[in-house]
Amino acid sequence: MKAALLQLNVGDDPAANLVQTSALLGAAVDAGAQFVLSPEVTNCISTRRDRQQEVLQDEASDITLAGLRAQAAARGIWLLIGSLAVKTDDADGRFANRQFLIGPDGDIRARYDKIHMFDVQIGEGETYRESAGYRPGTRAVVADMPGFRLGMATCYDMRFGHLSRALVQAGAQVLVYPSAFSPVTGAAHWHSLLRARAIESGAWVLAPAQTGTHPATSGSQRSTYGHSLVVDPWGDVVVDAGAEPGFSVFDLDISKVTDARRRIPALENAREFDGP
Ligand SMILES: O=C(O)CNC(=O)[C@H](CS)NC(=O)CCC(=O)C(=O)O
Repeated sequence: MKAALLQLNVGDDPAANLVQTSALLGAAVDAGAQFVLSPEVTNCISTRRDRQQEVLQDEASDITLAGLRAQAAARGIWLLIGSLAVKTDDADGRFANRQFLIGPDGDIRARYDKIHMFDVQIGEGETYRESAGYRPGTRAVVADMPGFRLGMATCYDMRFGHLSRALVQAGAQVLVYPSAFSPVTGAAHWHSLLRARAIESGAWVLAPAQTGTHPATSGSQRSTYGHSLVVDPWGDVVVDAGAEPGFSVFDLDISKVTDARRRIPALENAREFDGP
């Protein structure tokens, strides 16, 4: 199956972001992609909670979800929306950071709410507290596509190897990590973490990413690392999209999962143990 990662530079205006995403999606499909993946928070990046409250909706009214579902149906493709920030019934008014798998009929086939919240102090004044704005998910999700099973995880989730292990033990052959990674931690950890997840799992790792300095009509601008990555089940980097927005088409060959797991049967060799 031919697949494509979209690398986006979204701002805090969902309508403008949808125009950007739609154009790249169309170009990727024209280039032959039957499965397209977009990054974390495809609908909006903002450092301001009040701006998010103003421009974002719940799932039923989200313009990005409606627009992209219609395009998936019109073009007959599978679409993984890396995530949307959507309003929930959370008592504290927090959003969900929710992935959607859309089928070629435009129907929602699976949803996943990001489990691990990026609550960190990287240093030099750079602090993130994702759990202030987002309600974490509590359930790991796999979903079936034609010929393979997808394991869904988002961005910071890639640092928690027991989540990817649970997904591959549930049959996942393709792990997705749509992201909006910080530039500092991206330079330090991005490639190593994603290659490790692919190698220890014998699985494809697909990580569409946000990139660059994100335009903001209000509040401070945020920057992300880019470098959307495809790692094959042996750990080789097949796509590194660099810093510019765009799309990258690649061949998602599931037989490579079987090959990698035959050479290193780590899933079969795994053992239960006592202690420490
Ligand atoms: O804030 C939003 O609107 C959406 N959420 C994100 O962009 C999240 C939390 S700030 N980003 C990450 O998890 C980056 C993780 C990362 O950079 C690392 O693990 O090093």
